[in-house]
Amino acid sequence: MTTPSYPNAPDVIRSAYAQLAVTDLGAARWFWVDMLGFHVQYEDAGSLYLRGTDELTHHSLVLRKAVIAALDHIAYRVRTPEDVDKAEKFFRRLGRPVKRLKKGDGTHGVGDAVRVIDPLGFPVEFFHEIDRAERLIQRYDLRHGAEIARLDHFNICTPDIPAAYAHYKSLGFGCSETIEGDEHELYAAWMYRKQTVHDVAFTGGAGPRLHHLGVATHESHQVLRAADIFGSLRKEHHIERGPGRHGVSNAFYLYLRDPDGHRVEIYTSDYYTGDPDHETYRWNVHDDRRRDFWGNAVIESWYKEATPVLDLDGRAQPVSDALLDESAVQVGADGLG
Ligand SMILES: O=S(=O)(O)c1ccc(O)c(O)c1
Ligand SMILES: [Ca+2]
Ligand SMILES: [Fe+2]
Repeated sequence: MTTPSYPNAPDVIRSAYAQLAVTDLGAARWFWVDMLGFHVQYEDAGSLYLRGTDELTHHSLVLRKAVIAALDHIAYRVRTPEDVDKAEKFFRRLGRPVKRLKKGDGTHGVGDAVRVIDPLGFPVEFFHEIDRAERLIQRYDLRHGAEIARLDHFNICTPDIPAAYAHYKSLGFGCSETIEGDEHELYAAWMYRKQTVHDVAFTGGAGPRLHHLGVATHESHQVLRAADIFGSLRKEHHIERGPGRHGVSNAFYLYLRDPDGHRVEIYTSDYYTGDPDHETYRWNVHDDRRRDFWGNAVIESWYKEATPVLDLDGRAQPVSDALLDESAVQVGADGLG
């Protein structure tokens, strides 16, 4: 193991789970379990704990019944229990709000953890200990709906992309791809710890808000089948953007909105980024293949709508407007601005 270039940063392994507040748990169960194919690992009166077919830890998505739809927190798994301590020190040193949660105080199935409001205003948890779950990888009999395999990434709306890039760089994240202006002003970035295109990506916009959760399937036919099933059930209004092929990441994608408007991307077939000298691939904001490789338009709602985030006391956080607005950049296919 090479010596980490960010010695004070916790050793983040991957984007691990998100906790969403939803207003109707039954409707959310229909969307995330029946339609997307998540498995219910645990449920209680007010919450559902879900995981994809490939996932061996307790959950990658928690849905909590609440009065308003919001993001409770995103969570990264760190390599050792000591990295939870390092995360606490890292954010205390930044003067950020920090809450230490002993096993049993926080999310069911998760052990000792620390929750912070990061410099971008997001509620973020760092944990190591999480309960194991039964291996479902070859339980083809239990696969259903879009057959989601695993959580792949978080996409966050934030007004200052360079600040977001700097923060995640200081946490030891690599940068796989960017969208830049003619003077290299940064419009968007994709950053990773696991050896794929991203664990987190930044969409320029009023923030802090959650733009979407990216969940992975193994095959593009599962992405297409999901779109067909929504169509068959006359639930096509849940389809927001796609199916299509991304320029950035090269993934095949479909964006959906859940009953509360939370955005989820079904995503498959990006690429390996694990070599130490992996280079960032840079797109120009005027290249209308960047977001859809076939040049199909990015609709307005995709740029403008996102989920509010809560603070550590469960209050919705105020947002500030974007410094750069990609949707205002007149690009042929988008036809926006
Ligand atoms: O639309 S983009 O090609 O920029 C894109 C690439 C990867 C993603 O996960 C995403 O949400 C969006
Ligand atoms: Ca639609
Ligand atoms: Fe995404």
